[in-house]
Amino acid sequence: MTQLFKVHGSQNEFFILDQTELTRPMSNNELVTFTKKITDKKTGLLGGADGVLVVDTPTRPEDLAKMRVINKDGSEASMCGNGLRTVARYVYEKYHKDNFFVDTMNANLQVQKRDNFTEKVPAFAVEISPVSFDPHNVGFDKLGRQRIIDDYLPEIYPSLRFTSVAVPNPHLISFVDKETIEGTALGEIGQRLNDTNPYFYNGVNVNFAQIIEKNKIFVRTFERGVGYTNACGTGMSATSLALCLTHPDVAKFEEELTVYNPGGLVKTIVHWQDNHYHIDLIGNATFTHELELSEDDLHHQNFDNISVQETGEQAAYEEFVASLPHFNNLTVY
Ligand SMILES: N[C@@H](CCC[C@H](N)C(=O)O)C(=O)O
Repeated sequence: MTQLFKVHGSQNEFFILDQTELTRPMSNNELVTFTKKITDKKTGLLGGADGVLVVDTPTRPEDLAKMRVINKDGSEASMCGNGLRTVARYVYEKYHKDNFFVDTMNANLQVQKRDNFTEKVPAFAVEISPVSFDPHNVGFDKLGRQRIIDDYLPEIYPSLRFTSVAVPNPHLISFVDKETIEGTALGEIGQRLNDTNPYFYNGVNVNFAQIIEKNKIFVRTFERGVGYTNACGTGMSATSLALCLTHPDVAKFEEELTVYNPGGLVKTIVHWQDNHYHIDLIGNATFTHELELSEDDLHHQNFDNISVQETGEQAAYEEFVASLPHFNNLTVY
């Protein structure tokens, strides 16, 4: 039998599939079909998800695992911050190690077990890197700009200022007020830049951030390959970096920031070391369901005979979220 796990980080939801446990690993085509089917909100399993996290054999023998990220639409992303925390937990429970490296598409990233947020809300820290402002790495080189840091982009949305950075997946960030974060601009920009467009030709994750007070922000994200999600780990990390660069009165390098989102909160610390930026992303790694199906059914994407067991962790997570302050009228998706 094959196990799957329904998991989330700040209610950014995924299924984890460990390919290393299969006698016949899924092909790339199978992974795409499987992801589209299992994550569908209406016809997928358990209300669907935002993507599938594939645990694979690492390239470097010293890494314990490799994580691949398949977005809901079947596209593959280089990184997923919320997802990496849940994969870190999976690997921690499998190998009983609490500080190790996980291979991803572009980098080997350090992950660590941290103290639980509350009882039954386990937390992990993951490294977000490499960081680049290079137009080619973010995918905006046709915009004719060398960098986008707190700049107006009239082609995209004339009244807002943007920062754009790859961590290493691409992000576009704007600091906005409460009305704008609750409004429709984020969805409009996100849809446009993730459809065929001349500006961000690989698509881009779009983040709007509301500054609450010193060291505290709220971030809402429209994700490439998904749409609105409850949270985006790389998005909150990229936004924390943008905040340190553009609002030094609000946030500083090496200081812990609290980043609220529609699905909960994370902590971030932005570092500038040896001429490189990197970010620590600390947040929950919640396992809501354990699922079991035969390997044949997995290959045929037949979920009719799947067995599903709730872990009981979601109730604890919801209690944790209920204790958090509210800054706007956004609710969980
Ligand atoms: N939700 C993720 C990011 C997933 C990938 C993203 N949609 C992309 O295509 O870059 C996170 O928590 O970082």
